[in-house]
Amino acid sequence: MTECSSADHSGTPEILYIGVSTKMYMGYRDCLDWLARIQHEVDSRPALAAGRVVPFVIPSFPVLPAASGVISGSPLLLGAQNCGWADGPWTGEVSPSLLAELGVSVVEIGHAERRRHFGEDNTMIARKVRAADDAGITPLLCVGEETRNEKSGTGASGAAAFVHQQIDEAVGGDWALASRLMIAYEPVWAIGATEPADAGYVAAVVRSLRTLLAAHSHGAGDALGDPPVIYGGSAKPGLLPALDGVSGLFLGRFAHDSANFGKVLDEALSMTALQEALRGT
Ligand SMILES: O=C(CO)COP(=O)(O)O
Repeated sequence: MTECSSADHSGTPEILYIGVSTKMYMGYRDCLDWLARIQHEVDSRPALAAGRVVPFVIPSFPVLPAASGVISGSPLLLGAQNCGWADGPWTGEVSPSLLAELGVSVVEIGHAERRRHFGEDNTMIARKVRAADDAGITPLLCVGEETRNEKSGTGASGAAAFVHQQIDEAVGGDWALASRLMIAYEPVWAIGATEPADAGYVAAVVRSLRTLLAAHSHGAGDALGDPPVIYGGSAKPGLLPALDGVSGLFLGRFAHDSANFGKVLDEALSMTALQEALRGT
């Protein structure tokens, strides 16, 4: 999933992605009711049809077939929270090919909660990334440093180097594959917190990460686009406009209230409209 260009005069990337994972917070009925409210937020913003702001929802596996029907024909993309890496004798896993059949176009891989509670390591994550890509699904690779160090001098560049290493291992050094990812930068310490990471810090990490990623595209003769990098971790309305150069938000708890999702969509639409006005397009 490649951005058309990294940033322009205003610093806003060409396309902004606004997504939400329900994790395991909602039951089946509750999730479908919530999804109908999210769908309403999307339907009531016809400007989304232009495709400069791309919304996506990631419910639990059992909700996916019904969700696929609910959002059909709308700009809302459907995602899954995890995937296996092969068809066959893998009890309890769900293959990317099955997810693709259900209309899933994005799959989270390597979320901090899966790394921490389910022992997902970089080898497993690399297999999942490859399998999802082979099935035509965009891997939403979740990366982020474990501990809070934004105040130290090397905080942002150190975090970017760590995240770059996570991405390198997830794609096995295949930077063409990396250009087809969406990256969710989620500092582990900011997930489930009361407030997101400091906006200036996030912007600095993403800027530094983009520089590291750009070195690979240049090595390939500029043939590769940079993947979008969105931010997650206690994200809420008011944050995105402060995140210069970041490609969107990955929301959690604060989008359980669908009105907040709508507010963030409005912020993203305003940012892309401002960018167009600045460019005179
Ligand atoms: O992990 C997240 C999104 O995947 C963020 O969750 P919270 O916004 O609830 O911290």
